[in-house]
Amino acid sequence: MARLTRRSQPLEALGMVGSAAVEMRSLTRHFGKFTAVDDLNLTVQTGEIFGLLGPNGAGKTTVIKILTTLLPPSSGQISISGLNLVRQSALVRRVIGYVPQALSADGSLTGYENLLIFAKLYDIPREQRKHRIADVLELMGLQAAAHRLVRQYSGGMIRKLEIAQAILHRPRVLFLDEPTVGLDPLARSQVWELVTQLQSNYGTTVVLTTHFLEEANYLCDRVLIMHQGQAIVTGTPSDLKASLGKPDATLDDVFIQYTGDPLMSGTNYHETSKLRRTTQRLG
Ligand SMILES: Nc1ncnc2c1ncn2[C@@H]1O[C@H](COP(=O)(O)OP(=O)(O)OP(=O)(O)O)[C@@H](O)[C@H]1O
Repeated sequence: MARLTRRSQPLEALGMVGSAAVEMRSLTRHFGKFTAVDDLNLTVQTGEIFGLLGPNGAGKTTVIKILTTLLPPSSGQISISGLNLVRQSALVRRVIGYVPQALSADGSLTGYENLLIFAKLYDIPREQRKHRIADVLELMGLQAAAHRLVRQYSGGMIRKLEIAQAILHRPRVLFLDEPTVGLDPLARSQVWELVTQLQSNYGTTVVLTTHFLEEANYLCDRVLIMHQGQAIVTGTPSDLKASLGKPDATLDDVFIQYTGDPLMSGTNYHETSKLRRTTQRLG
């Protein structure tokens, strides 16, 4: 009888049915003496769109890098879809998708060629590749541009291609790091629409980082407000606003109330140049 190897195990067999998409207990990450993430506790339920909200430097990217197995935690217990992040990292990588802030598509290749590389990386069987690629191209509305070089794409098209790459293997949990930084308002709302579709049509859990209040408000079922590496408060955007007890409260008011700072303060030289680089890259 053929032995079922980890590789050949169907995706549905991985993890535990009914477990939370993300479970973290006392997650801490130090860089030398500096604590970037400090004793974070969080549960993201399956099917949620969950936002890590905070200013630059709050620790959001560090959390995402840990959850996507790119950076080891200093301490804490974390599971993704019931899989232990540290002990079962190879399996975790099979059930997640990740769109980083940095460019993950090759401009010198066509959209189709980029997707083919990801299909091979994800071990999608050869006979299924064409069909899977056609599916994600259609979902992202990129069919007509599939055979054009990515360097000719607009910023919004590149971001859609990057999301297409990240969902090719039908991940259960999709991590998006600042998905709309550098995009114009039209491209931004298209990305929001796609993320909502992934949730409603495929039940995908989405964990995203953002420092745009409008994005958190529009997209997220729940948010965690982070400040200086710490979890400040978790809730639905409307509950958090209602908790202030004043009509017309905004998420910015919530942020000020809980942290003492406005969300958009603290933009320094490093952050400004990073934002400009992203904007330039995405056209
Ligand atoms: N490899 C590293 N070495 C040292 N310090 C780091 C490293 N990575 C991140 N940090 C620091 O940890 C803190 C949190 O950074 P992180 O990138 O997680 O913040 P963020 O909330 O995602 O902000 P941004 O949107 O700018 O990425 C920052 O002060 C950052 O300088």
